Amino acid sequence: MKLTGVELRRIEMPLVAPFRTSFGTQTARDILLVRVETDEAVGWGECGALADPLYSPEYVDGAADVLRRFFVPALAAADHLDATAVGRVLAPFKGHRMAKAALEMAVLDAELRAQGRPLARELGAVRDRVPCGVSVGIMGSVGELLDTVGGYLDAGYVRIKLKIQPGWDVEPVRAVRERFGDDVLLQVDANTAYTLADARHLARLDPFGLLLIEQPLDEEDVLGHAELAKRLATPVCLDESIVSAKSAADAIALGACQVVNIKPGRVGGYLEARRVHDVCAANGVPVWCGGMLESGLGRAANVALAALPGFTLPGDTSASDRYYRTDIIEPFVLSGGHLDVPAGPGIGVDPVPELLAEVTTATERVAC
Ligand SMILES: CSCC[C@@H](NC(=O)CCC(=O)O)C(=O)O
Ligand SMILES: [Mg+2]
Repeated sequence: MKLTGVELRRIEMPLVAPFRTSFGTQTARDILLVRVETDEAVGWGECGALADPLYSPEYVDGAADVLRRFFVPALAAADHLDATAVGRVLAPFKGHRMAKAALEMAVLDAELRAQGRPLARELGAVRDRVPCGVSVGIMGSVGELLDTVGGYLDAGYVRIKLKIQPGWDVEPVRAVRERFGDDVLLQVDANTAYTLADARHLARLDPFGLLLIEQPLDEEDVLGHAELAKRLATPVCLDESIVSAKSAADAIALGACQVVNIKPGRVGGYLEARRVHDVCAANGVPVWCGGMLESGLGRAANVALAALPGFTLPGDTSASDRYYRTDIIEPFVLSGGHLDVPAGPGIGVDPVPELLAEVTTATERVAC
């Protein structure tokens, strides 16, 4: 393939309700899309970076800048273009994994569309539908939380994840258990809000039979997670700490995690996400697919990834309407607690032009 053009597009997607985590509250998503044009096909990528560098060091304006000034020109100068070339060409640049992932996703989508191959098959999917969990934000009251959780369970979600932070952890978990019983698959996500000094407090979650506690400590505190894991009965899952297959192998070897949340953007792309999956599978560590409130484009690729054999836990691959009144693609609709894996070439979905236009706030072509 030859790169003939790249478009960076920003879309503003209002959320159906505020989504509060330990690091802030989202009311809309400012998403960067990458559209790659080649001599054989067009491909779409989505960057998971948030507007502010609060989940990770990346933020959407920075991702657009590094793509515009460094990544797209480097790729345009390459003498061979395919998805594996993207990682190789961008390797000299440090960090910016979500920006790299968006460009790789677009090239991978174009390459697979040209070949007529679905992404799921390319990655090694073994399922044609995946069970879906849902991430529930911090709420103003336990009553509001219980109403929200009840609504998601009625909708068919097979797993509930509660965002927690100091002052909002044991009580909401206890309330959900008391209201909905011990059989509901339940986990929590702290987004690095605790320290090892909170170990005794976090052990108060152990009686509730949680699937896991996600990223309780700072993303760089791998040894702290290993020490915490010794003091908790609840399995420790890492998210922000896992930025590559190598970091996953190291964290597992140190006993820092018993479960891994795989987010393709956080690790630099879907090809690296498969390598993280493979490392975890080789170590008997279950994985699940995390989310960054993606539009239907990123959601489609995540659902394909979630169909790989090692994804044995429901992911944050919720239906489109969990976050958006209107998606930019034909929406993903939950059926029996599952989403169907797209079967078309590439990511298997396309933006609906008029819906995309409605949410577009900026487009720019990057010289190739
Ligand atoms: C705005 S919070 C994004 C990161 C967060 N993501 C979720 O909680 C799931 C979001 C989703 O369902 O896409 C996580 O740390 O796992
Ligand atoms: Mg998380």
